Amino acid sequence: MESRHATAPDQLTGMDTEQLRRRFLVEDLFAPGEVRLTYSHEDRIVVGGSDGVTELPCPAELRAEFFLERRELGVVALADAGVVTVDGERYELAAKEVLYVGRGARDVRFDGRFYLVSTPAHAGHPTVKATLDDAEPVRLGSQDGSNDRTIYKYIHVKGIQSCQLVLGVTVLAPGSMWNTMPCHTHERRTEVYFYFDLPETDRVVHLMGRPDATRNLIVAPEQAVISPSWSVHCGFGTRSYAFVWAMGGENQAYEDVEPVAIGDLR
Ligand SMILES: O=C(O)C(=O)C[C@H](O)C(=O)CO
Ligand SMILES: [Zn+2]
Repeated sequence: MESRHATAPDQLTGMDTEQLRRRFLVEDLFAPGEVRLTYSHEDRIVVGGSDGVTELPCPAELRAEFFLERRELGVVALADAGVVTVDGERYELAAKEVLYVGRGARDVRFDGRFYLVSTPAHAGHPTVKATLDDAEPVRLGSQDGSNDRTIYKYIHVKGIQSCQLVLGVTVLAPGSMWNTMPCHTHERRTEVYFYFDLPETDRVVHLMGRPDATRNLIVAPEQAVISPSWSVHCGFGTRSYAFVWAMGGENQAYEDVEPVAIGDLR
């Protein structure tokens, strides 16, 4: 498992492109027959990818008997006909469907292509599968603003119950390129965006950093960006796309954000 240390905002000053990418961009999430994991010290979020027939390992860094001994897990299917088996119980997932796996599950196996997000957990919640319809879609933005998009909230206060993980999928309408604009920070949570559903040759230009000192990361499909609590997180694609957003931290209140006016961005 790769490990990333937490970053203070003043450390961004003077970082070159490679340094920024090494800190905040998670590039190699997938390898055939493997579960690849990256541990961020920002709210101790672990992100990962699973491709093919695999099982969830328990990296030595967790000092645990099994991965979910003190953690919970969100699993997002990236292709149809995925199967996740949790302690012998089989869950079939279509693309963009989600499985929440609660603390205490010992044996988690995958068959398919999945994005994984895990946060520390203090209690066990039931393992639950949800479809796009279960996620109560909310349409936001406009064609005019090139940000017509649908937000599917899966794991949140009024949806699948968890200890701290909050997770959803946002799908941009064809012709819409901007996500999360106007943007925000949320001092009480870390967030990770994982971009997918865009062709291999396309990219998302992701903006991060303090609102008055933004930086950009050029993100390829199926890569993730870690946003510390002080960082904006938004972007525009060279084509429409979808992304998984996932948060961990002090609270689970989706609305608890510091909005940033477009005119205040630098
Ligand atoms: O398109 C959007 O706007 C989002 O999906 C925003 C994320 O849900 C988010 O940043 C939550 O804090
Ligand atoms: Zn956010």
